[in-house]
Amino acid sequence: MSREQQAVQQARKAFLTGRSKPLDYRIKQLQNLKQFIKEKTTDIANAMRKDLHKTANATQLFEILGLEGEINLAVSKLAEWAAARPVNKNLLTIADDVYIQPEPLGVVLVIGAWNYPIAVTLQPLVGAIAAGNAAVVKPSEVSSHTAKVMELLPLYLDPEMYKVVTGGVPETQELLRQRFDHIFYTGSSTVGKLVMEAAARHLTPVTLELGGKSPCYIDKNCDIRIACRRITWGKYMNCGQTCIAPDYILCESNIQDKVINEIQKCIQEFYTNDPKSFADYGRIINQRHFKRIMALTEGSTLAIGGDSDESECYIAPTVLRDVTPGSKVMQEEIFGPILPIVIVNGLKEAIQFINEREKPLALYIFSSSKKVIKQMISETSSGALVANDCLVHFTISDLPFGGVGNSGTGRYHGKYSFDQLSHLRSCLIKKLNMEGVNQMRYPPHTTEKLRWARVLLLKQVNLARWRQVAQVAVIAALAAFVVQRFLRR
Ligand SMILES: NC(=O)c1ccc[n+]([C@@H]2O[C@H](COP(=O)([O-])OP(=O)(O)OC[C@H]3O[C@@H](n4cnc5c(N)ncnc54)[C@H](O)[C@@H]3O)[C@@H](O)[C@H]2O)c1
Ligand SMILES: CCCCCCC=O
Repeated sequence: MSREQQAVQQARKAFLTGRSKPLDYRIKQLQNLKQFIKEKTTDIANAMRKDLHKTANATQLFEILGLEGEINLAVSKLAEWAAARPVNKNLLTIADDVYIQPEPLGVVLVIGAWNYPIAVTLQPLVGAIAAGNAAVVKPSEVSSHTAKVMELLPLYLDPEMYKVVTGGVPETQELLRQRFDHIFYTGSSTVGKLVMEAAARHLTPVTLELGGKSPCYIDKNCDIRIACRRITWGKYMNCGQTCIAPDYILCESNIQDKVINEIQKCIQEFYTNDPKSFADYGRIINQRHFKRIMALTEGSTLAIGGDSDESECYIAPTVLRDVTPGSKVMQEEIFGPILPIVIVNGLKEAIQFINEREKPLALYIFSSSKKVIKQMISETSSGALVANDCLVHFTISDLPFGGVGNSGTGRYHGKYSFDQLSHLRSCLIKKLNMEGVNQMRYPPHTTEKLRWARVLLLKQVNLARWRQVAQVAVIAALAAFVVQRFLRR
């Protein structure tokens, strides 16, 4: 039996004991996960530095804080999320208990990516634990140092319930041959298709957190200086290796020079004149990606940057101008520090450009006009839309994070993670009395019974309204009583 098969079997055996169901068990595991990130802070920081040239503070800021927030939220809200959720009833079921009971799915496979290896691997795990599942975690082999640290997770969590399997493509493929109750995958759309195909063999549901090209439209009616500060930050953070980084800019030709000029100033301010020596400027994860990104620039006109050093996987913050839709850089997600500017003739053309392509994970618009922002919202589709900023939607646990179409399926963060990894079971508990009411549904199906069924089934019962009506009735009765007594005097 393979190591992967064993891990899944052990996790399933542990799940079937039922011990992951009580809420205090789940809370304990979540607290232990927090303990892991606390005690292993230095190991994680060192690993991130080796994998992606991230500083300890950047790791805290962009990976650990969010994870900690998600754990804290799950711990504080778990009782509420896991509780039965009463629903509206019809007149036929008015006397019954009708509610949704979230229940664990079983064994969840979490496959992580390498760019924010802690956040995109352990945040789904928070959801899996909170929802009462067992889990097999597969960190990305590409961020190998961070994967090594995640191997220590079972020292903190229930080691039978939560397994970590490391390895590369063959190991992931072997895992995908096993039967899971849910697969939560983060990575490219290409591999996402393979994951979905493997899952289909077992009819296993999937969450696919994928990528793609996230457009960024700069309206001429906007503070271009401020827009460029926020875009520069969102694009070059983690060396452009962010799933929701603005992939390319769309703007009118008469503001292109100003945009380039402002981005140039921001690059200097954020990363100095020598980003290569600057601690807070990252590196491309490996040489394969370095070569891929450098090849994307071929045939386009350089406006800023362009320096590179393969031996260090360094690519300078780069901007390309007057990029044509047919150019190489516009054919795939860049996932690196190259920012193409594509000229469009106003909002309408920008919307058309976006709609002619795959639905993006994020769509950014910079404009001072609410009307323009509203039009972009109503005439396009994307996983998320952010106006006048970049990336920050990722930090809000109450916003579902995920793609649409080619950028993914499913969502997570906060309660969405809990719901995504739960089965929302419909429950209806009827008593064995009041059989007369049911007469109407038993044969023979007469016209009179049908008339009753129409009333009882189609009439929506708004219990809150009924309560209001009852209150009004009580007040009216009281008033009548008072008036009567008054009149009698
Ligand atoms: N939506 C999100 O939350 C999110 C977050 C991070 C990254 N991403 C996207 O991920 C992509 C980058 O990640 P990546 O795909 O390079 O990461 P990756 O190469 O680390 O792959 C992700 C996972 O898939 C597995 N894998 C790779 N090839 C496989 C194969 N042939 N069969 C089975 N499993 C395989 C890997 O082992 C890894 O665990 C980008 O497109 C980015 O936008 C999305
Ligand atoms: C602000 C942190 C962004 C993390 C995005 C994860 C996907 O790559």
